Amino acid sequence: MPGNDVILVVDNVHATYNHAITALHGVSFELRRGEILALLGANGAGKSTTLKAVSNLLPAERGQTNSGTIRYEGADVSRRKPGDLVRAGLVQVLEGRHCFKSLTVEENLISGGIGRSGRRAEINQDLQRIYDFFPRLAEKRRTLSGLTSGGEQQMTAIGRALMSRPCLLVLDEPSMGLAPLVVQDIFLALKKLNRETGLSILVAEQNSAVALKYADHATVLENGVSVLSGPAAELRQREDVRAFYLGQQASPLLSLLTFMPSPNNSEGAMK
Ligand SMILES: Nc1ncnc2c1ncn2[C@@H]1O[C@H](COP(=O)(O)OP(=O)(O)OP(=O)(O)O)[C@@H](O)[C@H]1O
Repeated sequence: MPGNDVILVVDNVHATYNHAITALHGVSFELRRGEILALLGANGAGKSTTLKAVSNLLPAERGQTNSGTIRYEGADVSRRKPGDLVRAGLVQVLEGRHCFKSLTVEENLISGGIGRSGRRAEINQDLQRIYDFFPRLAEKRRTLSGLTSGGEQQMTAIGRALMSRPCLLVLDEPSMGLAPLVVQDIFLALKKLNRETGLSILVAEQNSAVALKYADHATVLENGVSVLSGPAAELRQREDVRAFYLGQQASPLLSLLTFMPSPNNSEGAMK
């Protein structure tokens, strides 16, 4: 049995859609409390499916976990409704930065706190905390979300999730379609949140360079199977990871260029 320091256990999970399409066939990893774990892999590797299984959202997409177990705080997630998991502190930001475009940034944030009980003073306190982590949202608090940038919408989606006061924040591809500097801002804020509040974070990313820079541990998925897990710092150094997931050949010359900034990508290393 994993100890109390493990908040999430994913053990040999197999999943299908429509009882026909196999999306996962053997995904395992553990997330320790207070850590950031990055789930890496190419398009279609099974990252989103894994995250949806964690939040028990697969049935909503005619999907299902066929075998294996996922335990959040020791409890089997398949026995709990997604809303109950949110109330228990497991909150997911789905891919695609979903915001209510016709509401202001602040109204979007407040909507994230609706499910929980809380007095106005508490809500204001939580809003202030979110503005401290994402100062750009404070500047745009009265702007309609539909008129804010992609990065600000992603920050709003994360901020709205934070209004539920999560213990485990699950993020699906927060970097998608955003400029490298904005991606940096978002990951820096996530790291700060993690360090200062102890929030555990599970983040699926195709942008392996950024994810490995900020995560404590990482798991690599290939065709629905977890093929590699370890400390992010160690994975960053592995030639095979550098070659296949950081977009570099395993040549000594290119290895030297790993984290040098380039004009198109402030990380230097492309995904
Ligand atoms: N709603 C769905 N119905 C049927 N098949 C699906 C559905 N969602 C995903 N799949 C399939 O499951 C497999 C895993 O997809 P998934 O979206 O989990 O991968 P991913 O690693 O998140 O990729 P991406 O980065 O492109 O989102 C793929 O073969 C995909 O086509």
